[in-house]
Amino acid sequence: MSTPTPAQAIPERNGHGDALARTVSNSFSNSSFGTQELGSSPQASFQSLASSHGTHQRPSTKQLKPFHTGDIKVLLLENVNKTGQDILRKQGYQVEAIKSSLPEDQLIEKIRDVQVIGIRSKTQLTASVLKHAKNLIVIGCFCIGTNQVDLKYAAENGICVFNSPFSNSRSVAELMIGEIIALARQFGDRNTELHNGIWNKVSAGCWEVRGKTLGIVGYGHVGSQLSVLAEAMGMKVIYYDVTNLMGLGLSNQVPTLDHLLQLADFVTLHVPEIPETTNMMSTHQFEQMKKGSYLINASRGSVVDIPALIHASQTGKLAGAALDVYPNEPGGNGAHFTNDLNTWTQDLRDLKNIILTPHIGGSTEEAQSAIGVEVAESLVKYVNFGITSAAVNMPEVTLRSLTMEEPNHVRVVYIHKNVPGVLRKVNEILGDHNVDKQMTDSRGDVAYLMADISNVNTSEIRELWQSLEDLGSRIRTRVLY
Ligand SMILES: NC(=O)c1ccc[n+]([C@@H]2O[C@H](COP(=O)([O-])OP(=O)(O)OC[C@H]3O[C@@H](n4cnc5c(N)ncnc54)[C@H](O)[C@@H]3O)[C@@H](O)[C@H]2O)c1
Ligand SMILES: O=C(O)[C@H](O)COP(=O)(O)O
Repeated sequence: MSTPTPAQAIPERNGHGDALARTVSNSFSNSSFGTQELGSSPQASFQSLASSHGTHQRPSTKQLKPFHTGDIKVLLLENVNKTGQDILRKQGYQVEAIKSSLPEDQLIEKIRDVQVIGIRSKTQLTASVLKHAKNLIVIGCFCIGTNQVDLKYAAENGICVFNSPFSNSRSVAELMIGEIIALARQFGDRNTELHNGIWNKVSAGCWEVRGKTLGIVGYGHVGSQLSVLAEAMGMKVIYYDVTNLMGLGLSNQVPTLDHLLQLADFVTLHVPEIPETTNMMSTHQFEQMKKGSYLINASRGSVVDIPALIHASQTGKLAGAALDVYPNEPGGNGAHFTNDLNTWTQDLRDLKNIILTPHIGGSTEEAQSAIGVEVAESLVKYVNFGITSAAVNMPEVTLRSLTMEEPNHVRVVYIHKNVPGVLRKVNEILGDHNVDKQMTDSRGDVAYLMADISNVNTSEIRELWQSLEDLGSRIRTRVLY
């Protein structure tokens, strides 16, 4: 059971403490508890989420503003876009934004204190890091991949995780088109040569892409976008995916990865980092590829066995390759890409017609701006209203937000172990009050309940919170508004 400490109590709300009668506290170990008084200063107590950042479909009635948002501490790493920072700052949260990732010891020090963390693909939020994050309620991955977060540990500890599932897909697909042509025409090498003062005009081994076969591995958001663009350039598209998917345009699914490798002139990888995709491209797979074909990896570094790729390049099996991702990547800009990171780095750098890019597949103004908005809005909806829509590790639960017409309500969020009998006990506690609406759902071992109850006074809220906290099934209790 957790007990709120005075240091964690919120003394007043929104700078209008005189309007506040109810006890408020927030952000203590594995629990959040925020309430507000709805009496003399309605303007202080209500705020439209719409007015705060202007991009949602807005309800016409103003929504109730929950607790003192100024107490929410947010740590943003890896240069999260300004669009996202602005949305979070407009809520009144305390936002610290750092351009790079942090070494693990510094990350642990920082993460102890915050309720919200925003990261991109570099920061590893493992169980051993998250166990120090006693106040953390939510993680925002300002990217597509969520492999860098221990999603299960997070859910089991009441930490909700959000990402942006497709805001950078188009940017990756466009980079792939650029790289397919760059490899076919060897213009990476020609460019380097001329920068070094060497004129080397060649046509041998340089090709048009029209009529060539593109093999896409992983036909999801990125793969399917690429499929459309490649066909527009006159390429024949085949794809391999563990799921049976409808091909866009004239593209066709093939039954196995080996089939794809035997047929394709260009192979691009767009699978997630999961155990099944580790070294998915290794010695056997390179042997299956056509002589003089090309490989592009823009998925995750773990998907390609790089020493096997180096061998395939040195023997001429591959005519070229483009890599955007690596098993170990530097923490920030300016770092050196050397054997200190990966033992084979120098061998890779020495190869001809190998394009190396620093994980820039999703790095466009358009993508980063859209991701900033999408993830920050998910964080605000979760922090302020408990809404988990589009969460990647929790059940998706939503209730419409309370409005000015519904004073003296509280919203109860109860994250609990998914074991028999919990709902009966929770409803025994809530049943003493007027439950206006309620929703519950489970995902694996974790369940999420949200209920709006009306006509509640301060002492009842504390009792309610304490009763829920005392249940053995509790993971986290939050009382909002
Ligand atoms: N380089 C970058 O900057 C960048 C940008 C965006 C995404 N990515 C990476 O690309 C990956 C793909 O992105 P997405 O948005 O297309 O993901 P997605 O989830 O939409 O699609 C992934 C596809 O891979 C398939 N798949 C899963 N396991 C497979 C397997 N073993 N064999 C074949 N297919 C398999 C899935 O069924 C799915 O269709 C992401 O997981 C991320 O790691 C990298
Ligand atoms: O998962 C992703 O979206 C990509 O790998 C891009 O990651 P980044 O935001 O760290 O560039």
